[in-house]
Amino acid sequence: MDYKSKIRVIPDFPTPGIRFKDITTLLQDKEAFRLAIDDIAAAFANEKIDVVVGPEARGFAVGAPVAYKLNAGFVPIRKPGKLPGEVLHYEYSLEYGKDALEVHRDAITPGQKVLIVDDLLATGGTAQATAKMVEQLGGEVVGLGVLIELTYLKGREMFPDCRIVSLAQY
Ligand SMILES: O=P(O)(O)OC[C@H]1O[C@H](OP(=O)(O)OP(=O)(O)O)[C@H](O)[C@@H]1O
Ligand SMILES: Nc1ncnc2[nH]cnc12
Repeated sequence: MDYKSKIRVIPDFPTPGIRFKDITTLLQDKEAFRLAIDDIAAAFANEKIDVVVGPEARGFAVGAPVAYKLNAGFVPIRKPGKLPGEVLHYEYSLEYGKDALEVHRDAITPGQKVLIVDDLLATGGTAQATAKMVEQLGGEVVGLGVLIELTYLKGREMFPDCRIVSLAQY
């Protein structure tokens, strides 16, 4: 599958100079969506993943179906103030701006094998914050699966010991 042909690039969104990779065009295409989920899941099928962790909001659209395919649980990583239980809070940087993420403290059991799934790896700040939270809860991050990797932002360099699978590179 030529995934790049399914991803719409919108210049100057949300701020001037950003070339926004819009995955809605891939998600709405039933064949591309199914193949993308299957490809990410297949890359980690031998890892005995217990839990897929996905950051809000686009990480839900990719992470939850990958978890289903891997027969794993799904843990949402949310922006502050959204999760009702006791949370772990973590601040991080984006390609544009800053943000913070939270996860339920009881979402991961020590020793669980965790796969992080998101739509896009840019600076790696989101994925790194997610990995740090997983590790603080005792989980073992065994990989990172994304639809899109912005290679020029070198997010991959933040994960020297982690297998990263991306379906489309820019
Ligand atoms: O590698 P990074 O530089 O951290 O950037 C990648 C993150 O940025 C986007 O999320 P965003 O925070 O825009 O949230 P959204 O999914 O709710 O739109 C994207 O979905 C990734 O989670
Ligand atoms: N260029 C980009 N397009 C879409 N989502 C992003 N998140 C961070 N950078 C992005």
